[in-house]
Order: sequence, then structure tokens, then C-alpha cells
Amino acid sequence: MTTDQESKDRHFKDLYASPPDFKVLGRLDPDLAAVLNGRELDFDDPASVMQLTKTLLKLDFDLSIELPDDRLCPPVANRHNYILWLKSLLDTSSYEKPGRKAVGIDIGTGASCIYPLLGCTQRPWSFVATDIDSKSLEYARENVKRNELTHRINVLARTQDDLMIPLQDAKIQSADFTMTNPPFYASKDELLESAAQKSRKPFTACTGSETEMVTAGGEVAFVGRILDESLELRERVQWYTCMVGFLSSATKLVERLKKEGIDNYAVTALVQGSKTRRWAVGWSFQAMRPEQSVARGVTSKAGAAKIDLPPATEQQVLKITLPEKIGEFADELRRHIGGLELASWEWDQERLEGIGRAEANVWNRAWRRKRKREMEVEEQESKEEVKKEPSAIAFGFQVRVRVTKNNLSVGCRWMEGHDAVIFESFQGYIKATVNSIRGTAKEKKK
Ligand SMILES: C[S@@+](CC[C@H](N)C(=O)[O-])C[C@H]1O[C@@H](n2cnc3c(N)ncnc32)[C@H](O)[C@@H]1O
Repeated sequence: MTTDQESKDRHFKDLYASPPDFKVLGRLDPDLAAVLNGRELDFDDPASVMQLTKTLLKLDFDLSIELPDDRLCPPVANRHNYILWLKSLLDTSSYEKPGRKAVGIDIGTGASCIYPLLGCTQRPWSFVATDIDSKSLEYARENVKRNELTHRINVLARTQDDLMIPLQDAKIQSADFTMTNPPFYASKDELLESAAQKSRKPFTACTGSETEMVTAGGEVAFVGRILDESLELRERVQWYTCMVGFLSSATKLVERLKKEGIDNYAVTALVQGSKTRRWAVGWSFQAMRPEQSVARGVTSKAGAAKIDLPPATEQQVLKITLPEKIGEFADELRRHIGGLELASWEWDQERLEGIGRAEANVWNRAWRRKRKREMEVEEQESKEEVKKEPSAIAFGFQVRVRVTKNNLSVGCRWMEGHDAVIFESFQGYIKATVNSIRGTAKEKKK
């Protein structure tokens, strides 16, 4: 059964998959029609660009905003892409159903406050939205009020020297994510040069103001500060994320993550509905790992060659010809996995998939031998009733059986843990188990 959340998500997912038809939009919104020239919109005219943003926010999200002429006017499709990726990042790095409540921190929210507004429209999220620019803060607060979201979005003024992740000042213990679209440029000259290249007037709604667009060291230094803070806060935030404008910035950030020993990270290209490609990077000290399409969303050859992507988390372990009795095969697989000493194991008979968690690589022969010895000792000492403390979970996984007309495949996903070697070893165990089930079935047939 599809839930409200699922159908809402589906609607938002492909919203900008094809380019907008301005004539159609103009029919729906007379304010946009007034700035159109037939089917054309002048992207070099700040007033037209601003009207397009207002129109899309109104028609697609039922949001209304006001913006000053001298601050950045956010292109909606591009900002929406970041929110879509965040939704997938959170949904797939949790055992909860998609669409859980979450607290986010938007660092540098701008006059529009666009990310918190878009996020709250699509999900039961709440936000702390920060900025250092007093004019942007004033507009951001008004935009939150205008959309009746003051109970979910806390606009917080910061200074250049404050911590960027304001858990303490916002009076919260933890957060589910931080996000930022940092100022791009390292200097005013760089901004002017880029505006000249695009033949645009600088310091308008199209290009943004100096405070918005320029930061010492550029976007890598800005996100670098967030990374420094994350090394202190660690698990208190599940996902630290950023959007960057240059592939080289994403590459540098990933290099830094690896240098800091952060193994759980995600990189993606944000492309839908936007001519300008952007990149998103996220990292986590927690153990839940996102789905592969989210963590390794760099599909272009150039991107994949330059960025050191995180390890694969999904693997089709093997594909076999369809067994005679699919139900029996799946039951056997469930029983074998269930026979391991797992911390938990739940099987969904309808979907033919199960989720398990283990304190160690409990399928491994050496582990089982060790465990047997431990149990013998425990038995001898059992008169004293020693209670075993539960250990931390080292590995969480999903096993999926997929059936097509002629084949059956078994795949697994690494959902939790920091050790890629355990995942590899688990794949070996699943392969051996499936082969052994097939062998037994053949024996029976004889
Ligand atoms: C590129 S703009 C992004 C605005 C908006 N989030 C968007 O995507 O359209 C960057 C924002 O970061 C803000 N900013 C710069 N330094 C900051 C800091 N140390 N803490 C919080 N915000 C900062 C700027 O004032 C600006 O509003």
C-alpha cells in the first residue's frame, strides 16, 4: 500500500526531470506571464529570474517568499536537488521507515531561507537556520513567518567567529544533519571574473552579494571549518553535508575525509533540471551506511575518475536458474541465516528480504570455534550466573531474493558498520549457503 508520504515523495522526485515550459507556467501564474517574452524568459534579467523562483515555489511547494534586489535569488531546481539527496541519505541510513522526523541545521540560509522552507514542505523536519548577514537574516525571518513555519524553523544570527554548528546556542543536544551551500569564491575578483564571463551584472539577484558569495579560502575552506567542528562533535550529528560548485572542491574534501579516517561518506552529482552541475558531499561518524546510489551518485566518467568514492555497499552475490520451489529455497535461506548467532534477524516473507544485525562475523568458522570454547567455559562457570553484556553491533545487513522469469538472484546490502572486510566475508557466507541449499535440493531430487 502506498502511504501519503510515498506518493508525496514520488511527486517531488521528478518535479524538474524535464525542463519547465514557461508558457504553461505563465498561464498558471500571471506574475510570471508579465515577464515572459512568448515562451522565453530572460535569465540575465534579475527581476525575471526572481519571478521564476517565486512562481515555482508557489506552484510546486505552496510557498511564498520576498527577497531583496541585492541578495542571491536561489534557483529552485538546484536547491530542490540537494533536498532530494538529503531525503535519500537520511531514509537509507536508518532502520526506520522513510520519512522520519529530523532536525537539520542550514549553515548560511540566505535571505530566502530556501532549504528549511523546502525541507519542511516535504518532510516532518525542523531546522536551525543560520547566517551572518543581518539583511539576509531579517528577510529569512520574514519568509519563515510568511509561511507560518516559526514553530519549526529557528533563524539564528551568527558572527564570522562563531562556531558554524551551533548545537549549544540553539540549545539542542544533537541533530540529524547539517547542510550548507557555502559562498563559492575565494575573492571579490574571482566573483567579478565569473560574472563577466557569464555577461551578468555582479551583486544582483542573479549573482549574489559579496558576503554571500565570497569567503576566505573559498568553499573548501568554508566546509573545512565545518569538518573541523565535526571532528569534535562526531556522532552528535548523523550527517554533515555540503553542496559545492566545483568538482575539484568535492575531490579535495573527500581527500580530507579519508585523511581523517572517516570511512562513512557519500558523494553525488546534483543534475536534475539544472544546467550547472553541482556536487554534494556528506560524512558521518555513525555506523548507518546509505544506499549505494546515494553514496556513490557520481556517474559521469570524469567525476568518477577524480573522486575516491566510498566502498560499494550493495552486491548481487549470485544469480541462479529459477529453483523449482522458490518458497522452499527462500525458507531455507531464512532458516540458515536465522541459525547464526545474530543480535536480530527479521524476514519479510512477502518481499523475500530480511534485515539482520551481528556483533561480529558470526558466520565465520574461526569465530564459531572461539564461541564454542567460550561457551564451554561459560558452562563450567554457569553456577555463578555470569550475565553477558551485549556487545556493540559490528555489522548490519539486508539480504534480498529477487525473482525474474528465468532467474533468481540473491543480493545483500551493507547497512551498518565501519568494516568493509566483514561485508566481503558475509558475501562469501551467503554464496556458500546458497550453493549448499542448491546442493541439498539436488540430492533430494535424486
Ligand atoms: C551562497 S549563499 C547561500 C544562501 C542560501 N542557502 C541559498 O542556497 O540560496 C551563502 C550564505 O552563507 C552565509 N555565510 C557566510 N559566512 C557564514 C558563516 N560563518 N556562518 C553562517 N553563514 C555564513 C552568507 O551570508 C550567505 O547567506
